Amino acid sequence: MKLTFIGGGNMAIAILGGLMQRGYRGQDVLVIEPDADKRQQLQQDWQVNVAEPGTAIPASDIIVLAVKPQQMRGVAEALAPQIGSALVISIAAGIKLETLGRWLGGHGRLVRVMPNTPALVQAGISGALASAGATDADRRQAEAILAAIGDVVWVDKESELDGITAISGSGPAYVFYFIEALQAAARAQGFNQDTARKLAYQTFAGAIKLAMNSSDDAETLRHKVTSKGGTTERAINALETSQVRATIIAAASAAAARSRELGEELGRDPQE
Ligand SMILES: NC(=O)C1=CN([C@@H]2O[C@H](COP(=O)(O)OP(=O)(O)OC[C@H]3O[C@@H](n4cnc5c(N)ncnc54)[C@H](O)[C@@H]3O)[C@@H](O)[C@H]2O)C=CC1
Ligand SMILES: O=C(O)[C@@H]1CCC=N1
Repeated sequence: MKLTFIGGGNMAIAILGGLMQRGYRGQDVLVIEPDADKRQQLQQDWQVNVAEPGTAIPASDIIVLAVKPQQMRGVAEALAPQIGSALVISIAAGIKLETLGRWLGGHGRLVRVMPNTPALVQAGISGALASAGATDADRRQAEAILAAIGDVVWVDKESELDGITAISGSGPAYVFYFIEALQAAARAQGFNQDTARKLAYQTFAGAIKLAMNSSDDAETLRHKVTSKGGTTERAINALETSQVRATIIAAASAAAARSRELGEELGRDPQE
């Protein structure tokens, strides 16, 4: 399968890294990327083909659009005459299928995907929405790529993809934020940087492994840590007093709203 990535930034690297570890061959991949250092790194790491924007795109089975949402219109309009029979996958936050199809000159075989960076270690989760013009074979091809880098959830509404963006697309950042905070807490207890990191990382890794291997839900597992009148109860009370749970829900809601807003803002026809 010939794959072309337009944009070789953080998310493209995460997807490519996951695919390479699953045995995809660098020689079957082309990455179009303006930054010479990134092109060199991509070539060095995975022996993929690289080229600058403006280079003619060779026949591809799948073209993955991995540029920022704000760059997508220019990229899609330049790509339109060269798509051929490729399936186009966009990973951009917010950009709707209808908008993308318009920018691509009416190309109808599209899948809008929201992946996340744990794709790099094949532990990603992606949301996917196929356009009305995508065939069953297109869905299977998109699924094959996404399954190589983690789990896939198919949805049938753009709004659900905005929700997935807010939960699992942006979600790794929320988790890293919590890890940073736990590390800072360990430092405040007097531990050095190395020990603070070890305590925070292994607590996360251990709790996730326990949760994923347990028939108990997260709330039950939390209660099993929380002794009546003990230390955890005091900490959870502090979290509740500060409305941390409500804040996390509000944060995800803000992310979903931004995804919708990007879709409206960037999808507007300049003539309107
Ligand atoms: N970073 C993340 O966790 C996730 C990002 N996304 C989406 O992935 C897309 C890319 O995001 P990141 O990788 O984080 O951004 P990034 O800035 O790391 O990568 C974008 C790349 O596109 C390149 N680029 C700019 N103009 C170009 C052009 N004309 N042709 C080809 N390449 C060009 C840039 O040099 C850059 O390397 C965005 O649309 C974002 O919404 C989706 C899910 C998660
Ligand atoms: O922050 C962003 O806009 C992108 C989409 C999801 C994760 N990163």
